[in-house]
Amino acid sequence: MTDSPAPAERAPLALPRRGLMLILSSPSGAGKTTISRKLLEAEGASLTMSVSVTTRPIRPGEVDGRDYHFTDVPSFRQMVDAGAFLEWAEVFGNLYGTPRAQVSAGLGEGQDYLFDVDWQGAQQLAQAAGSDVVTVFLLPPSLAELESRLRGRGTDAEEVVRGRMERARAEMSHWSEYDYVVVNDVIDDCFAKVQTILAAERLKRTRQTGLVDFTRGLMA
Ligand SMILES: Nc1ncnc2c1ncn2[C@@H]1O[C@H](COP(=O)(O)OP(=O)(O)OP(=O)(O)O)[C@@H](O)[C@H]1O
Ligand SMILES: Nc1nc2c(ncn2[C@@H]2O[C@H](COP(=O)(O)O)[C@@H](O)[C@H]2O)c(=O)[nH]1
Repeated sequence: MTDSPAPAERAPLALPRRGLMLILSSPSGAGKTTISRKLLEAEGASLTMSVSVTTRPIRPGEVDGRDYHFTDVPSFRQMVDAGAFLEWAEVFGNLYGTPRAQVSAGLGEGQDYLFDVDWQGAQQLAQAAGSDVVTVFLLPPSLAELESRLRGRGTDAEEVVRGRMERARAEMSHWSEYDYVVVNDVIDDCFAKVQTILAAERLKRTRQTGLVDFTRGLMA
């Protein structure tokens, strides 16, 4: 006879691990925001969205502090000078930056972070945070579908949509710099693939900081 509880009654064993920084990039309109929202809903508190600061005008339906921290150019420049950003870049004529404060403390405690940034942001974050960073590039199934998604979103003026389509090829030319590339054709398929990437990356031996003590105990 044993006193150990049956597996169904036991809390699952969770070894300590280091958090990671999951970065999603794509041409504008390919679906980063859509996939991010689904991931955040599915993962709950274990995944925190990094909310960027931007000088771009707020879109209908967006909420200041949830979608972005909206600001003006002088305030953004002051934040740059104060070293407030992990990375920042000009994208489509507006300034975007990733606040430093949100991320640093949590990684050591196993908190994961999600970033929706362009290729410049992905490069800078990879340089700053090395192996904590996991990069995923989303491709649209076709350029026609990309344009239809940008128009269908109904949030941008015609000239903005045209500008973003003109930039799409340049954005996509960076696909080979990413760890993973996923075509966002059917939303649920794409979401499942990105969630699988997150699950596998969490299990990477080098992130599982509790393994040394655990295996030592097993082998004692
Ligand atoms: N797989 C899909 N099939 C059909 N429509 C999609 C799919 N993924 C996203 N969409 C739609 O396409 C539009 C653009 O998506 P989304 O805003 O997520 O793109 P984005 O990459 O975040 O764009 P941006 O870089 O401009 O912020 C939205 O209206 C969204 O509902
Ligand atoms: N380098 C960074 N790029 C960012 C950041 N936040 C968003 N972005 C990218 O900007 C474009 C346009 O976004 P939109 O919301 O105005 O359509 C898109 O590619 C985002 O990924 C950031 O902090 N740094």
